[in-house]
Amino acid sequence: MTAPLAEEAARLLERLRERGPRVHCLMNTVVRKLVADGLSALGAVPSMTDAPEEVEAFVGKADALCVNLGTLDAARRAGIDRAVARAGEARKPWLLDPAHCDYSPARTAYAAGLLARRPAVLRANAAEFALLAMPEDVVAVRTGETDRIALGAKAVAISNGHPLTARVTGTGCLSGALAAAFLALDAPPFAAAVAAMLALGVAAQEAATTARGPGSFEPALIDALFNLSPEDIRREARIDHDQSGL
Ligand SMILES: Nc1ncnc2c1ncn2[C@@H]1O[C@H](COP(=O)(O)OP(=O)(O)O)[C@@H](O)[C@H]1O
Ligand SMILES: Cc1ncsc1CCOP(=O)(O)O
Ligand SMILES: [Mg+2]
Repeated sequence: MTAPLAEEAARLLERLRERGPRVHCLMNTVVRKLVADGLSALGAVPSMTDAPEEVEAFVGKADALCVNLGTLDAARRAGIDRAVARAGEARKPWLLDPAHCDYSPARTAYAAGLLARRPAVLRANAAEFALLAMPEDVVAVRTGETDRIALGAKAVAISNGHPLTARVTGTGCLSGALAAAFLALDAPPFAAAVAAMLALGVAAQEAATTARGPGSFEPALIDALFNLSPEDIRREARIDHDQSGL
């Protein structure tokens, strides 16, 4: 039965709205605004500084960390390394999005090294996911037309969403950041990932009812995240056990 998972997601959305968790994002430079707006619209509080000399203080103030590799340079790598270390010391959950690790062997290797430091969740698209060996104890989220979430033998497939989501740059990054927002509630990582994919998928369906293309879909998606209710998740969730494996 998957109905309990949808119910858990609906309750996590209620809790997120009550608590307004802080999420520190080491986000690529392309999509910061969309990701910050999406987190705020849902009810979380984003911060995005990645300067190595400041990042530990920001992680210390946050309830969870989202590490996205979409744009990297030496300073950003130094910031990521310090942020992940601080999250480990402070026992704050963190999520890894190995964005574009399929474009460069150096980035693939860096992503594998970060995965060995055990984020609670890895969120990747299919091409990125195919290059990484998943540790058994890390929740795997592979997005696409169907979002698949797995932890060891436990796996579900979520078929909410709308194809326009894939035509707006940054929605994958946003899906990871939303999962970090649910992780920030101290939710079990599998439940946090399910809640995030349902929230974004159901919001995308609503946004698509008024959008005329990707340009108007983007603000409609932010509005839909703001207006999303726990009841919307209970009613719309399309979630199945996944036998196919990731
Ligand atoms: N064909 C599709 N139909 C519906 N939703 C999709 C489709 N492709 C991707 N998505 C959604 O778009 C978002 C980004 O996913 P994806 O394209 O896999 O990541 P990325 O942007 O990192 O490449 C996710 O929320 C995913 O569910
Ligand atoms: C286009 C681009 N280039 C480097 S990071 C980035 C954004 C990727 O965002 P997403 O994978 O969420 O579409
Ligand atoms: Mg991506």
